[in-house]
This record gives sequence, structure tokens and C-alpha cells, in this order.
Amino acid sequence: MSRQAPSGRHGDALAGRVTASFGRNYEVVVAPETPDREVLKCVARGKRHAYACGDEVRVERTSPDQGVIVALEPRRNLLWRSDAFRQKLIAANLTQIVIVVATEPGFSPLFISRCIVAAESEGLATVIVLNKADLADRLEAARAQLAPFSQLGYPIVETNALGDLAELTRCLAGQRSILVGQSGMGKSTITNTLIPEAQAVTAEISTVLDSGKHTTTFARLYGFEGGWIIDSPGMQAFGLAHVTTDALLEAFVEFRPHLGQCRFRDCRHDAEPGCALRAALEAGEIEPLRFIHFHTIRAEIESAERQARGW
Ligand SMILES: Nc1nc2c(ncn2[C@@H]2O[C@H](COP(=O)(O)OP(=O)(O)OP(=O)(O)O)[C@@H](O)[C@H]2O)c(=O)[nH]1
Ligand SMILES: [Zn+2]
Repeated sequence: MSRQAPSGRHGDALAGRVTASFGRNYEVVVAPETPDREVLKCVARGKRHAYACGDEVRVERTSPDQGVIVALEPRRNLLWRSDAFRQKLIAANLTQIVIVVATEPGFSPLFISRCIVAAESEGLATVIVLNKADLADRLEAARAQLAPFSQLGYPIVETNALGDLAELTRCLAGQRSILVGQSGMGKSTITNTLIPEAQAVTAEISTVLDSGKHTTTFARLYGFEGGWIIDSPGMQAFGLAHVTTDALLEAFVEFRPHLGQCRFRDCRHDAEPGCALRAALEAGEIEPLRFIHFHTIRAEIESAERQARGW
């Protein structure tokens, strides 16, 4: 029996998953969950298509190790980087975003809020990894910094990437995760410990670039424990320019009970009288830090909007 493509038009095409993208070239794993699994170097048919790691696609083979992507299965969700002018796809079909921070060097709580906004606005779960938990003298301070997030219910997994990652493995098993983190948090060490194949890939790239440093330069998907993991490069520019103000408010989960309760329907939640969010802030129901994060991210989004319109 031949494989049936859902559209019918690509009946001879193979089902595959995008595991890396380099400009207009893609790496696609065909029959990813089977012993017939193989990797094809692919190009996209047509100019307007762009694919992301995690995309489920149909490919037509053009040589033993090459193919053309001819169709895209519907995406469950999509993460991208965006600023006023550009959007770059990062990952599709995720179940969770895993944010790696560490006891040292210092991390940015705003970076965490940004990642959470991306996760919430795409309906994804968030997990925070506190790495280098073995550096005991820094641990309490880092936990205190993460307290506002754990109070919101975001799980925090403490790890020592140089040791045992059993708890993190349980958290990742069966999930489709993207690992994000600022530089130096130990994300590469975690990836290399979890996925020996990743070590080989980064080593190869480091040799090619003669950098000697194992730095992630592009997103790559690896199969892991019944799911998969995308290791992504440092995501300082985790753009949120495409998120609307309403979606941003919803993405701050602690704001939700108060939305629609302000005196003015167009309340900016700055200094207006009768602002329900300010009242919740003053009542201690909203962390001041998170309130600041909201305003910071909204200002960025609005500034990107103005730039995009050429104001
Ligand atoms: N003590 C301790 N050191 C760690 C741990 N994880 C990573 N390190 C060290 O922290 C440094 C940074 O780790 P990397 O894995 O390169 O960090 P990264 O987040 O991938 O950083 P970039 O490659 O810049 O993106 C390295 O010297 C690691 O050996 C940990 O759990 N405990
Ligand atoms: Zn308000």
C-alpha cells in the first residue's frame, strides 16, 4: 500500500520532520520514528515557503540523500524571532519552552518573562531550569530571584549539568521542547549531556569554524525519549513584536482575573484611576517586578509597531 498524503496531491512524497534550517536549505529526517529513519538535505519548492525546526513536511526524493519539500502539514504552534522588520521562524509543533538559567553568571528575570510571553501566547507550557545548582553559595539568591515565577506555578528544576540530569530527563521525556537560555548558563553542557549526538554535531561545527568553542549557532532538533528537543542559539532577540497588547496581557497569567475590570475600557494600566491591575499590584496580588516586565515588553512592542509603520 502506498503512503497517503493528507492533501492527496503528494501521494508519493515521504513524511518527514525538519531538524535544521540553513537559509533556504533544510535537513529533514524521513520516517523519524522508525528504523528506516534517514536524513535528507532538502530545498524548498517555491519562493514563498519557509520552514522551521519541528515542522512536519512531505518531501520528494531527488537523489539518495537529497530531496525537495513539497508540502507542510498544519502547525500546532510556531515560535519565531521578530523585530519591526523581520521575522525568522525558530520552531514549530512544540509542547513546552525550557528556559535555562544558572546560579552564575547572573541571569535576567526579564528574559524569563519574555520567554513566558512567547510560551503563553502560543499555548505552550514553560519549565525553568536552574542550572549550576552545585554552586551552593549562589543557590539561595538564585532561588529568591525565581520565586515570583515559581509562585505563578511555573515548575523549576534544579540541575547540575556536570552531574545527574534524571529529573530534567523526566521533565523532557515525551515532550517536544525548545531549550532557550542566555549565554553561559550551561545550555550546551546540558544538551551535550542529554544528547550525545549533539556533542558530535557541535564538535564538528566548532572544528569547521575553527572556534574551538562549542557554541550553538543555529537551532537543531534531536530525538529524545519519545519526544524531541530543539537546542537553540542564545535568544536575546526573542522578538515579541507580533504579540498584540491584548495577547500580552493574557500572557501574564496573574493579570487574567483582573482583565476587563478597570474603570476605563481603554485603560493603559499606567496611572489611570480605577485601574484593576494597579489595585491588584497594591494589594500584593501582582509582583512589582512582573508589572514592570509587562510595561517594558509593551513599550518594546509599541516601539516596534511605530518603526514598522515608519513613524
Ligand atoms: N559548576 C557547574 N558548571 C557548569 C554547569 N553547567 C555548565 N557549567 C560550566 O559553565 C560554563 C558555560 O557552559 P556552556 O554549556 O558553555 O554554556 P552555554 O549556556 O551553552 O553558553 P553559550 O555556549 O555561550 O551559549 C562551562 O564552563 C561549563 O563547564 C553546572 O551545572 N555546574
Ligand atoms: Zn488598568
